[in-house]
Amino acid sequence: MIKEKGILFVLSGPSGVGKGTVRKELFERKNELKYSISMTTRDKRPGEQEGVDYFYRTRDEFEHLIKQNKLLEYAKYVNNYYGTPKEYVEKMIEAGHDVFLEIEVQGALQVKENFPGGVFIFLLPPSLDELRSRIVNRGTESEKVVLNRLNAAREEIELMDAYDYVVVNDDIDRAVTKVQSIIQSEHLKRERVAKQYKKLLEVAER
Ligand SMILES: Nc1ncnc2c1ncn2[C@@H]1O[C@H](COP(=O)(O)OP(=O)(O)OP(=O)(O)O)[C@@H](O)[C@H]1O
Ligand SMILES: Nc1nc2c(ncn2[C@@H]2O[C@H](COP(=O)(O)O)[C@@H](O)[C@H]2O)c(=O)[nH]1
Repeated sequence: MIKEKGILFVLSGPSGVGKGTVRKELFERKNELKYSISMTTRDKRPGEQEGVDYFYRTRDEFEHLIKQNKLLEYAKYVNNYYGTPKEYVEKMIEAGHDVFLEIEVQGALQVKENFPGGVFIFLLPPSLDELRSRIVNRGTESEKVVLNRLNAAREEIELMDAYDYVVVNDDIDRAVTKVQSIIQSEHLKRERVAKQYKKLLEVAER
């Protein structure tokens, strides 16, 4: 009997599109997903906690982890490093758990190279004006950082064709329900493939 591995789901998209909001709402709803907590060198925002929102590391510590090949992917995003600890993801997938990553676009494309069996979901804003309002109204970034993130967003949106699914985040509830449907349909797809594979093995053994 072959042990079923978990599925890696990657939610990505430009800053301010609502990835964190969609992920939090998804995890409020019943699910079996394991969330991979990222590492970053950026400063903690008010209310954020070590080991809940991120693992906060110095630049030297982060660069040491890169050298030791401890990250599944990493990216320098608007002057800070962000990365996914490799060991947690690999252990969970091997143990049959689905893992959920919420990361920016450069990192998601690296995961796609290293983990082609993953499922890649791009969250798209209804418009660039709406994206700007969301980042500005969130009030967590300086004017300069907002501009840098919006410039990055234009380039990131051009890469959405590399993803398996595109979900427009016009309404949070609707976007989360779409992500849930994607997760469900990927499971059904894999169950179907596993059944077909089992049948083929039975025929081959006759
Ligand atoms: N569908 C939506 N409609 C209106 N506002 C939204 C929607 N989704 C998210 N927001 C708001 O947009 C802002 C940015 O959302 P959020 O922080 O989740 O984005 P993000 O993609 O995780 O950003 P970052 O990549 O910078 O961490 C928040 O203030 C959030 O409340
Ligand atoms: N490539 C990665 N990107 C990540 C990771 N964790 C978070 N992120 C993304 O970075 C930006 C900025 O995040 P913020 O918390 O400073 O607003 C955002 O798009 C996150 O999704 C990661 O491990 N790897």
